[in-house]
Amino acid sequence: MVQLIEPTTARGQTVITVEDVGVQFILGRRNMGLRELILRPGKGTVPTTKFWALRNVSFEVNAGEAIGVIGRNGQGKSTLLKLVAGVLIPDEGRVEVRGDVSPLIEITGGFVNDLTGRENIYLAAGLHGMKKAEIDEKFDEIVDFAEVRDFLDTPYRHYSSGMKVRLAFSVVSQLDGQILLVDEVLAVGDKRFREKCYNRIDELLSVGRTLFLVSHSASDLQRFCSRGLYLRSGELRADGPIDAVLEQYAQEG
Ligand SMILES: Nc1ncnc2c1ncn2[C@@H]1O[C@H](COP(=O)(O)OP(=O)(O)OP(=O)(O)O)[C@@H](O)[C@H]1O
Repeated sequence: MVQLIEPTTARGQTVITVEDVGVQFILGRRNMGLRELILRPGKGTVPTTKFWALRNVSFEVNAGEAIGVIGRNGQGKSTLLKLVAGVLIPDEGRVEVRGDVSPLIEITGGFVNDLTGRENIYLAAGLHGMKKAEIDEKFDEIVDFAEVRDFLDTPYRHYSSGMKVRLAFSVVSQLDGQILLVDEVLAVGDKRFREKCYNRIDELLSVGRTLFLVSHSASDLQRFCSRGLYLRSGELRADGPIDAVLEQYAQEG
């Protein structure tokens, strides 16, 4: 088994600062297709109704903390993880992240349908900053953990959704980032594989990695996280011990 690298940031040091952050989106933009854009009456005018997916959000995270992000659908959880991953820039406020981030936030993030599983491992790990020699060294472990050896030369587009998650988790969990982001994607995998991922997360936490976990499962959140962030309508409603935050969510959610 490849040795897990301990993060350079000591436990207890601040690794993430989120200060008065706001993210604004254009309403409905996500679902608007080309056809709709072309056929719209009053063409040329794109709707400009904006809304805040996150607003006035502030918190700090110390190295080694495991944080559960809680909230109903569409309340800003993924948006928050994208800010920490650096794939989204806030419209207001400041996000400061010290240390590399290993993001598992979208199953297919960094994976290309037309490439094989093997090629995708090199591509995705490379995009996350792993050198070729390092990928060569970790390749077998990535493949075995994901249990995709028989499909290494199959195009990624033919992978089942469970296989896609297995491969993505396997690659991301081999990265040396101080901060691990796991968005609901694990829910797609089967129970046995989920258990394997959970053991892996335990190992990463035990060497001092910092975890952000988005989940709708109270038991998963309680298993890993000591602290909860509860988002409602883009607002940080609660930040505290996971049990108290889950209780507040159960009452208000
Ligand atoms: N790129 C985008 N453009 C426009 N709106 C967006 C975009 N990304 C997210 N949104 C909207 O922002 C809001 C927050 O989305 P987000 O994905 O952060 O929610 P979530 O809490 O992760 O939800 P879920 O539990 O369903 O994954 C939603 O209303 C969503 O539709």
